[in-house]
Amino acid sequence: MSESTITFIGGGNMAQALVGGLLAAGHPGSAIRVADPSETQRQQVSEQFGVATFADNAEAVSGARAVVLAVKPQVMAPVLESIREPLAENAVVISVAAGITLDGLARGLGESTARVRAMPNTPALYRAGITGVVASRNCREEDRALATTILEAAGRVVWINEESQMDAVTAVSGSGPAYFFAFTEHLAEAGVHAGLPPAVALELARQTAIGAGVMLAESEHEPGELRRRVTSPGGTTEAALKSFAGSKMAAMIDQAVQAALRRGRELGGDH
Ligand SMILES: NC(=O)C1=CN([C@@H]2O[C@H](COP(=O)(O)OP(=O)(O)OC[C@H]3O[C@@H](n4cnc5c(N)ncnc54)[C@H](OP(=O)(O)O)[C@@H]3O)[C@@H](O)[C@H]2O)C=CC1
Ligand SMILES: O=C(O)[C@@H]1CCC=N1
Repeated sequence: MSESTITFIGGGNMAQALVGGLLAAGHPGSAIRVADPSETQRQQVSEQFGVATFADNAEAVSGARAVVLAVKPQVMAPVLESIREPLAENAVVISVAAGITLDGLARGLGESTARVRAMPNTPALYRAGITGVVASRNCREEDRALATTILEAAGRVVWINEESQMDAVTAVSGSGPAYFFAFTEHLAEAGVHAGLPPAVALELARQTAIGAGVMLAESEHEPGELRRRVTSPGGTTEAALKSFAGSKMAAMIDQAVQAALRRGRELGGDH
């Protein structure tokens, strides 16, 4: 991987997932910087990853080839203001903030800045993430290649042609890990209700989620076929799946994704 300096603005969950992925992929820690206003956060990042940390965004972006904006959408406006002047002319700015559009970034940074809007997810920490990406028209091939390289350190990258689809990407894969974690929590709770000790129920639920994930990754079959192979006619799985259908599970998931989609649009519209 190239040794271009990469600066992260915001040193929270997402930045740490991406920094962890970059280091695991062999990007030198000496070429990674993290800016965060919280001293506690800076200390944690520096201890965990051994990268340089900064209290001042302007100082952190100076000379950086790529700047990753990993702050909440709500603080994006002042963050853009803080980096506009010191940003290097050849810098590509990559935002991972939900709902912040390429136009929104241009309003804060100027139209001439190369901009990438990306939506990763937290499995990035284990290089098992997936990131949807779209770029401004003025992004050069080498900017796109650099963004791909940075984001591939966190897992797979899917380039999206229509920016309007990014809120859907956010609702499916950006937020998606939380849906599977919530399902695992509820399965463990149901195991306790069914008579298991809590620790056993959690271990069964967690390892089942992991095993199902490995099958999704490794098997040549679609999820529907994998489901059918567990479901013996007239058996226990069929009874559970019928109960899911009776509770309108598909509609429930669709509504949840629509709620995330709407919230993504609201967050983008706020800025
Ligand atoms: N978490 C996830 O799964 C995903 C998150 N995202 C997006 O990533 C972005 C970051 O989310 P996440 O990492 O979870 O959030 P976190 O709150 O964990 O991290 C954001 C960090 O930015 C810091 N910060 C606040 N203001 C500034 C500032 N002016 N300059 C520099 N840093 C600042 C915050 O400090 P303090 O806490 O002191 O305010 C915090 O440490 C969001 O926009 C979210 O939409 C995208 C995909 C997945
Ligand atoms: O919940 C959020 O808004 C962010 C975006 C996707 C995952 N976390």
